[in-house]
Amino acid sequence: MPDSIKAHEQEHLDEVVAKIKVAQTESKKRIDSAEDDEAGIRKNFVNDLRIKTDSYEGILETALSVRQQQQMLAERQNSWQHATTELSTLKRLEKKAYFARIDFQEGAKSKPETIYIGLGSFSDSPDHFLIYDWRAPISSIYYDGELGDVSYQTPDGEQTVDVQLKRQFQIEDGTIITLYDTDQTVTDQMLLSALSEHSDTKMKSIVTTIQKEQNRIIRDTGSDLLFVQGAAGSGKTAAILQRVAYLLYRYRGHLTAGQVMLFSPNQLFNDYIDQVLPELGEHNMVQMTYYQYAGRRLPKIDVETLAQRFGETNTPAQERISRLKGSLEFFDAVTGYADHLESTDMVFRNIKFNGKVFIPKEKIQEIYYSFNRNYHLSNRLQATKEALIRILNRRISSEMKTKWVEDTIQDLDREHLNALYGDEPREFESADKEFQFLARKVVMQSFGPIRKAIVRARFLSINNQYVHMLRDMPNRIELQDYHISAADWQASVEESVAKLRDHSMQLVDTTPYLYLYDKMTGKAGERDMRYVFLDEIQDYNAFQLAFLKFSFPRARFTMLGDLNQAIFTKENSRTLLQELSTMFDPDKTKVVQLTQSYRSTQQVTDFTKHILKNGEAVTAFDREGELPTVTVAADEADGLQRVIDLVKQNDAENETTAIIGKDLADCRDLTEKLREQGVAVTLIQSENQRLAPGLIVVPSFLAKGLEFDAVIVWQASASRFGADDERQLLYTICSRAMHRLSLVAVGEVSPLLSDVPTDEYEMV
Ligand SMILES: Nc1ncnc2c1ncn2[C@@H]1O[C@H](COP(=O)(O)OP(=O)(O)OP(=O)(O)O)[C@@H](O)[C@H]1O
Repeated sequence: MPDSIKAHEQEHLDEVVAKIKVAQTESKKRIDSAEDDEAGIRKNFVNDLRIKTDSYEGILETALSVRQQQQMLAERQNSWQHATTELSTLKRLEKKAYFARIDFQEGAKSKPETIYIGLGSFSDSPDHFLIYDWRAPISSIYYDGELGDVSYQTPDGEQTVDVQLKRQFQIEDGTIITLYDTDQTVTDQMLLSALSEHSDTKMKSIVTTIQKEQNRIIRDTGSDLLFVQGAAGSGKTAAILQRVAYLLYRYRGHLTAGQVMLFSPNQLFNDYIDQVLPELGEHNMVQMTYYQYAGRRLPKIDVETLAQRFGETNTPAQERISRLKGSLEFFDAVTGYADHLESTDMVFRNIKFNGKVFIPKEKIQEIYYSFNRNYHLSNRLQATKEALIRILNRRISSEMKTKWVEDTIQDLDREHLNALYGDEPREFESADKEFQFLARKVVMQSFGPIRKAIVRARFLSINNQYVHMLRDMPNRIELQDYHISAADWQASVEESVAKLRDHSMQLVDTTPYLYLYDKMTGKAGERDMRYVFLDEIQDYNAFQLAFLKFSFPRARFTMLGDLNQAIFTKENSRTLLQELSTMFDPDKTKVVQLTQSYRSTQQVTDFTKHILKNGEAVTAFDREGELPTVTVAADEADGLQRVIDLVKQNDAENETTAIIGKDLADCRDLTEKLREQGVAVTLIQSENQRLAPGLIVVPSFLAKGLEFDAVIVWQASASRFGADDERQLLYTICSRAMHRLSLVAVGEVSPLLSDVPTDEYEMV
């Protein structure tokens, strides 16, 4: 590239930056004036108020005046907020105004145009854009096409333009470091330099190097279900985060970050990605793990944790039962069971008062089933509550005559009496009237908990109902189809009952339990949520997905996963896909496959993909690195020493290292021994812990979605990874490495490595 072009571009950049600075000054002025105005309004709030309380009109006028002042304050705050956001965008643009330039022509007759693309848009007059936001419709041609005719979507339909130049920039602090012209989508050169950076405890945005396939995910607006199958490190997570930023831009004014929800695999992952959207000038969406989502709704029950689930050793019969409970057929069966409660079998509890039955369950049942047949569960419940409140109100008068009320009133001290009188006038026609007044108050107060119990539907019994449903299931499902015997089912029901008594629950029961509860109480889901993202979909079961669809009835779903990394569901994840396809309208379902892995070097990707037997396609990105190493240590002490040597070597070369062990026990043991040897290390034990800089030890099931410069697999031995169904787990662990992968086995090395060609790793 001739120097004259660079000089010319630098000149253009300088002009743009100068205008950005002018705009910054303007925007600061607006912030100051909004602040002054606001302070002024607050100061004069009382002076400017017209307080008149002597007549109804006067009170109304005062209220209006307060309202006007509040409105003025809100307007100033709005304009303050707007100017502050604008200023922070301008500050970002000042340093790195744009990263690409496109020259194109809309038709043979129209004038050629030049646009620059950056992290936000910037114009010096209403229609004169100096920088286009990367999410603007026209910016799509930067990611999508090569030179020549390229189409892009606009709100009015498809447009085609003839692209004549694509230029990419690397700009730092207002200076162009490099620039290249390209005829490719996004040059390998730029991507390579982005990927060669070191890992961080925070993920970064990929806006300047989004790939064509990723762009399809980011800009999809038509699908109810967007399903992405992507190899490890193919940028699924990166793509959805930019997708959220895109949607917030595209639907600005109609969509807020609070209407977008991401279900992520663990809390560490939430921590890892929480800077990407703020970096793009957007608020973070709602982020939760499924466990948190379910657990939040069951505060009195200990829901099984990830570590417990991972450590579960189930008998084959329990496995089959878990498979059934996670299926779509089970979801349909629960729906059917809930529907039949409209006519029979709802379980009720007595409403009690002072330890005695106040409204017996038989009475409640009679009321509940007395309504017209076309009453569904929700209006049936509502009508029952109303009827029970009426009974309660009628009982007030009779209760007022009871002895305990009289005794209570006689024993009242001054303080309690005052509280009962409240602000009401204390003049009564007679002592009897006064007694009536107090008696009513006393009774209503003591009936408070009953009222609450009615309103909160405590007369229903979700635990008993759930157990009743489990017992009824053999009438609704052919257990033989799942190779489950009646005795096995019976045993599993007893196990669930025992757990419920103990206030605990397996994860596999949680969702059917919540679903049944929602059906019983007529909950219709959160209608406000518009986009729901599920990462690591292979670890969900079909029941959970159907439940989420039910819980967010107006949301569009984006589901991302990698069947190769199904560490919990293993082979079942394939049936999940089939079940998923029946849940959404096929015309509104889009499937995108990402096969290129960006995270790791070619050597690491090639090695890891050979661990899989019939894995989904994975293509390595052409980035050179060293071969993975496999170390076989004679005993644990020797293995520990090898690990320490590897850590030292990584430290010397500034590679952040994660040591990944199979389970928590192995990780604890290793951490202790490393500390005894003076190695500083953080052990990650639970999904709620924070990611720390420096050396970490993390169990496999918490490493999902994360990445590190260097990974040391601890105990890549036959004793830990012996069975064929551990392949996906070993693959998931190894694919966390960006540049360097070292496996340390004690004793015999895992047989799962036997298919890896010997020239793809080094024995050391
Ligand atoms: N277009 C891109 N430009 C630059 N970096 C990219 C791009 N796509 C992905 N990456 C980088 O590749 C790495 C892997 O991406 P990401 O974590 O999104 O993959 P993933 O598919 O979610 O992986 P996994 O399923 O293994 O968790 C990240 O460091 C990400 O920043």
